[in-house]
Amino acid sequence: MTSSVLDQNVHLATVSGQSGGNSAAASQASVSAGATPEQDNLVLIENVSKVFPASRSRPAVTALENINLAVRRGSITAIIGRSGAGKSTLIRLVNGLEKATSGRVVVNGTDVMKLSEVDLRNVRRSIGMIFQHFNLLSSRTVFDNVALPLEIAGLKKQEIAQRILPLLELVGLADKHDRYPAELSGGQKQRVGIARALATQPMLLLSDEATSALDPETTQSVLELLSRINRELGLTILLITHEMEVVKRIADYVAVIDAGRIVEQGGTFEVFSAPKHPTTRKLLSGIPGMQLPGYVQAHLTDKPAATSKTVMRILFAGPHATEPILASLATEFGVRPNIMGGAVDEIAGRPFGTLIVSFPADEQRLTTIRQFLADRGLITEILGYVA
Ligand SMILES: Nc1ncnc2c1ncn2[C@@H]1O[C@H](COP(=O)(O)OP(=O)(O)OP(=O)(O)O)[C@@H](O)[C@H]1O
Repeated sequence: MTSSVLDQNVHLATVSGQSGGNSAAASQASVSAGATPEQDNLVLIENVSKVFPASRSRPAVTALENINLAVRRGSITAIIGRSGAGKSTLIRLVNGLEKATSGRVVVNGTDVMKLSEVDLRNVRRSIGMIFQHFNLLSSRTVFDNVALPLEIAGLKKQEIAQRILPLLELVGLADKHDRYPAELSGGQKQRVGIARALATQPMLLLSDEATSALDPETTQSVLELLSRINRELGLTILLITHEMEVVKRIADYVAVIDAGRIVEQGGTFEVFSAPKHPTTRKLLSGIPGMQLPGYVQAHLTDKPAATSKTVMRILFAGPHATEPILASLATEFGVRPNIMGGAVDEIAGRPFGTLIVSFPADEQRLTTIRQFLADRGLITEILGYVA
């Protein structure tokens, strides 16, 4: 980053409340034609594997296998996966806390695996991190917690104060500067964590389950803050989480990791609106409209019988979300579908709806109907058959 985060923070404070638009779009716009992958992406993980060697008490563990992941500059990118999938190991490779067994981990054009301990420390200083349990020092005030990384970096008292006051303004804690962590709510503690992570003016913010310990309302306000920091400071954020709501609300891109491998990745909207891999589907089963209602599930079969009805999920995305599609099916095909479930939602800021319908149709007719819907930009999926 050429201008300092502090300068940008001051700017942020003055323009507070102004919307900056879609960060992914901004990131795309800033990517020049013909740019190298290193210029486009702040983090590049190429063919990375990580094996924890065997010890006397346990065999070797392959935590990551042939991972390829690019984190676009200015984006919010999320890594999701079940417990033990390898998320923490992956994020620890980025700040050099773990070394890959093979492959390349490039941060801002530098292969961190090739750095000396001293150079690695400098790279780490350019990466902020926030944690699930905040990791604040209980004996230090809010101000002194945020000041800690700057004290370690050897800044003078006055410089530290000049940097921290706008940061506390930014996270909405200026009036709490002399409070101790025990006097703060969970959300306020995480705001201190965010201010501390930003103190060294990082180019990348790593977030390790930062909202997992917070209630939904507080989660929402912390996510809004992260989103604003991303949008208005242009700070790239790489987060790991098991909370799909978090990804849905703020991530531009998502990678799904399962047993040490990335099984699906892409734009959040694309992956969440039409998940392909069984692991992604399972992770997303709590998202409205993704799961079949219990009464449908109980009667669903894989193969059609003579009188059975086809159960189909229709995904409505973007401009097609508001089309009167059921009326079209009736007029075009004489089909009057039963509605068995559905939901309207927003993913990465874009409207998205699902409708589960059933209707009688032979294979040929079904193909025609699906083509009709596909021509209108709708994605269909046959879930099974009911009597
Ligand atoms: N230092 C280590 N030594 C040996 N095995 C390890 C070590 N760290 C992680 N592992 C193993 O690597 C695999 C991936 O662990 P990791 O912590 O990255 O998963 P995770 O997706 O972050 O899980 P969680 O969501 O539960 O934190 C697991 O099988 C874990 O037991």
